[in-house]
Amino acid sequence: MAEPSQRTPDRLRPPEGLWRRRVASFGHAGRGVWSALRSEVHLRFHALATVIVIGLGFYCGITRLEWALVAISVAGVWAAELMNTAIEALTDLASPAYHPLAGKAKDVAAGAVLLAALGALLVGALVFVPRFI
Ligand SMILES: Nc1ncnc2c1ncn2[C@@H]1O[C@H](COP(=O)(O)OP(=O)(O)OP(=O)(O)O)[C@@H](O)[C@H]1O
Repeated sequence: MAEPSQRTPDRLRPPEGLWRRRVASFGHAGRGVWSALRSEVHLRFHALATVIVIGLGFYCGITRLEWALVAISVAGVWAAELMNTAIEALTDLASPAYHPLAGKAKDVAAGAVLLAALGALLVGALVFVPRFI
């Protein structure tokens, strides 16, 4: 039998029933986004950028296809930043001391965020710049 400290806390134990488990999964995911938002300055910057882009979209009256491109780009940046945060946390847990592989994991995760952000910047430029010139 597991030591008390190793047992799953009650609030994390999966509830009975398929639907209850699905709803609980949404709760865990929401808690993850919220906790990352509180700890990561970059994510708060993305939140602000997302609000500005949505406002610009309405202001410029962009088309449905453009909304789809903007939505994919914004979601891509959020997903990459959340994965980066998760990898940073796991890396700090697994290797608090310096290790080249820990550095590589963090650098590669940061690279994913950079690529997603560059893609979003390109989409934003292609969609919005022509409307202002
Ligand atoms: N345990 C480690 N071993 C080796 N290199 C590390 C380690 N921790 C961090 N690094 C190096 O330092 C860089 C910065 O790491 P850090 O944890 O400060 O993330 P960050 O880029 O500041 O991210 P954020 O600002 O989102 O917290 C990493 O990209 C990596 O190159």
